Amino acid sequence: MYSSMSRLEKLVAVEEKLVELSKEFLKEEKSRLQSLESFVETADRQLQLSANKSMSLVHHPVGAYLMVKRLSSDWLQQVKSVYQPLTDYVNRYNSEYHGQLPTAEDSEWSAHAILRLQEVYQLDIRNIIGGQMELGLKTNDGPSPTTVSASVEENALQLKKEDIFELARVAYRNNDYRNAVKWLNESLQMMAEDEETVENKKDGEDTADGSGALTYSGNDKKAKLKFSALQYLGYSLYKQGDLENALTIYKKASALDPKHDEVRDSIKLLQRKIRSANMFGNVNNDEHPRPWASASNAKMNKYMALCRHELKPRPDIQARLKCRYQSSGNPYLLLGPVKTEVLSRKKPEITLFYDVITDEEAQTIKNRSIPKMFRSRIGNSVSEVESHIRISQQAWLHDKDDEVVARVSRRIGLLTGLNASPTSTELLQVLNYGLGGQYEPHHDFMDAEEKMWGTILGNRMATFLLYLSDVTAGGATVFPVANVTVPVVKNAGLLFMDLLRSGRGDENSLHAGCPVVIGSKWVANKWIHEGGNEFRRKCGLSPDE
Ligand SMILES: O=C(O)CCC(=O)C(=O)O
Ligand SMILES: [Fe+2]
Repeated sequence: MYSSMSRLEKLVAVEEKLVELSKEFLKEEKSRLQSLESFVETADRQLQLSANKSMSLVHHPVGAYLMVKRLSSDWLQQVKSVYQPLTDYVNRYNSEYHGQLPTAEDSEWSAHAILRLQEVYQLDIRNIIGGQMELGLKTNDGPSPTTVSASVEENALQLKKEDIFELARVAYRNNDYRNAVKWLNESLQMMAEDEETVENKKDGEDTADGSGALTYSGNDKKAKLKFSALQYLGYSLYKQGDLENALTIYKKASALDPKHDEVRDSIKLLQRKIRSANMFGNVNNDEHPRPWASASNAKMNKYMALCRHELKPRPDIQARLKCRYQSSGNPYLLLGPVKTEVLSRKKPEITLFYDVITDEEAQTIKNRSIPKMFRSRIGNSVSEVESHIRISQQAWLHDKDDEVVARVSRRIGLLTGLNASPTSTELLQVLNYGLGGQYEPHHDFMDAEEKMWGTILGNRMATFLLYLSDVTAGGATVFPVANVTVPVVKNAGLLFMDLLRSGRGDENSLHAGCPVVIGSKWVANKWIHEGGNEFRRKCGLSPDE
């Protein structure tokens, strides 16, 4: 068969091709294995954090974000065709527990949580990137700031530049240009630092093996990323009304790709606008609404400042505040008076009762709720929506669900001096806040036309909010009109009046649950209604009383 040399010579080319293809395959396979290896190492290292009793991976927003992102997309990409048992496992998991693995939407919600935490607590973006959520929270009792920090093992929870760009893109996609600008700037800054490192490496070492140098395709990808970042930034600045800076950024983008029509058009448009629009004056970032917030900027600013413990009640209100052991003339409470702190005496009356439940009772209530939890929605029953305003899961517990629930209801009756029996109250509403979970400023009372209460008569008159957990940072309950910040104190109960004595809703009862920075916040609401309490809290004679 191979009697002729010329046929044998052809075979050399065949084998050469096989070697060439195999080399390519090996190179690709090696780099794929390397990427899987570093991916697995990172995940493994982060999972170790959960073994540490003091903080679980998912109680840290960056940790939770990274894990949700990995499970919603990265793992699926990594395991594709790499190793059959992994693919089988993921497929089986997805079909057997359908809906349990996070989705792309979950990943986007987690990104929002990080953006919101940064904004509300004015966290240093570089600290977030490093996984260090330092909070310089001022306490209520002095000027010295106490720093709450949740530092984790060095470098364990770092955000990579792709993550930063993704966060910026989430903000951008949701018209949150204020945050988009911040995160895009950070993203570009990191890209620049990266370029510098590569430049230095190039200068210093022989990169013939390709280890230090960028491959052409790598370079190309980076240039594209930088171009998109500049484009997004230019547009975000433009939407914020910062025309001059938008123009500078678009010019930088144009330098990278001079033929890009859209960018060239944007430059022309901006130049025209700048010529004719000096009337815009200075840009005030604070005039732009926050698309994630329901309330006006002024209200949101107040809410956020209270979450940061930056505001105090008016001095005249503060002077009248008291701490005492309360027995309310009640024989049960005389035996064991409850440590009570009055946080506001009037409009609304706000009182914090310490140690009103035990750790075991709190645990029982949580355990009973877990199987009943569903995502909290807001609005009326016809058009309820999931929203950024209230990010939590909730369950309703009946007094009959557990002796503990009934016992706690009775205790609330004793502490408040109000009728807290099932005919005068709603079921116990248990809430567990999710990543960055919050409840924006709202009233608990309902407008007359808003809701019918079934057999419970009258409006919500008082809220008794039980804290079933501690949190490491964030999550305070705040009252933006009364200027009160109540930190989460496990086993304490917060009582405030929702209605004036006249029966009108008290606008000053406006309150909110601040975003949780680190930890898992559990609370339970007991709403006490007017019906059955006519003689316990008497009507006032004037509508404003
Ligand atoms: O979680 C909080 O601190 C407040 C909760 C609240 O206001 C509510 O559920 O109505
Ligand atoms: Fe509320």
